[in-house]
Amino acid sequence: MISIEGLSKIFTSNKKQITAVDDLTLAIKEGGIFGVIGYSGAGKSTFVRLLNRLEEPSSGRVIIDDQDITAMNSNQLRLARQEIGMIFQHFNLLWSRTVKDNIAFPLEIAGVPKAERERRVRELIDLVGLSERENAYPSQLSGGQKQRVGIARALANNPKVLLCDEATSALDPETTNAILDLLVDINKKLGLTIILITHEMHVIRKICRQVAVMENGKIVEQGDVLDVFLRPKQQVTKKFVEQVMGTQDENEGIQDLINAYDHGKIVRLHFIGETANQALISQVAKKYKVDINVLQGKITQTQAGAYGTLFVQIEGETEEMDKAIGFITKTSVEVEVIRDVN
Ligand SMILES: Nc1ncnc2c1ncn2[C@@H]1O[C@H](COP(=O)(O)OP(=O)(O)OP(=O)(O)O)[C@@H](O)[C@H]1O
Repeated sequence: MISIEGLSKIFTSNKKQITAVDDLTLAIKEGGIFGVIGYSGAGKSTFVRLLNRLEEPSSGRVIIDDQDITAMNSNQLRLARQEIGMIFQHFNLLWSRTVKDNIAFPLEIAGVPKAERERRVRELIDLVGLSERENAYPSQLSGGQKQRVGIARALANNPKVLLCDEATSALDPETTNAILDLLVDINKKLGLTIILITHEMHVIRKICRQVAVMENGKIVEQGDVLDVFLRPKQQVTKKFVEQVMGTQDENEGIQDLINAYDHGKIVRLHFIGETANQALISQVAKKYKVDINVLQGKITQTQAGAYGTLFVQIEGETEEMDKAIGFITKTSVEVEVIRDVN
């Protein structure tokens, strides 16, 4: 749905040239939540602002829904922008307007008649969960509520695309989660395509299906979130995965486990994203005469299911233990017996 071809942005400051976005080519599917992650200065903000031409590209093309955004004159662009909503880290609300009037603002600009505007504003206030606060001013709202206003305003004209520029970076972790849940909800209900940029892997893990990693203005790695979690290739990507999973000093840990637990089998279970397997441990314990002792591990949830590693000790008759392991092997959880005492 969104096709980005050879997109570049070069800034000139103090006679020096900075290539913020460097010959970037990318295709983004319709209806998903696409994340772009990178450290400060990687070029994420510039990239997202090029998509609706808040920044003018130095070269390259942006095609959204078969429309060449980069070839449009200012009138065409004004109309096209109604189809591309945007939310910001610092909300960018109008401080002299109430919640209701902030949300009505883009409708006024689009020339929507008053009665229709009021109906739409009520609908949006319900959608983002601000029913009690419609007459409040931004200064009377919490950060999360301000971002809800930002989201409602961005959705006012029924855009096909929602751009999120570090939309949760100014919020505490709990509020971040609530806003991310709202974005997932909106994506499902309205089917619009969401592109978000962030420097937090937690945000990607929680709501994105696809991710691109940016460094020095380029995309250095991209793919399904789960694949990137499982097999990060670039150093920068590995660091982002560690934000969520911690460092992998596994080998040292395994030897400690083998030394400490001298009965039964010690098994490594690698969960790779099937939600259907989340009750695996209890299923196995019910089905076979084995005891399962969880020793260590870390599982995290992604939009494609659970991902992570769990070390367990399985005890019981040899035949039952083998059957239990045989059962796990048939699921999508990868099994590796790392110590077999029998
Ligand atoms: N208007 C501008 N003029 C000159 N240089 C700019 C301008 N905007 C961005 N840059 C430079 O372009 C590079 C990319 O900046 P950008 O803000 O896109 O990165 P970012 O990944 O979004 O980082 P951050 O999260 O810190 O904003 C940086 O080196 C930045 O200094």
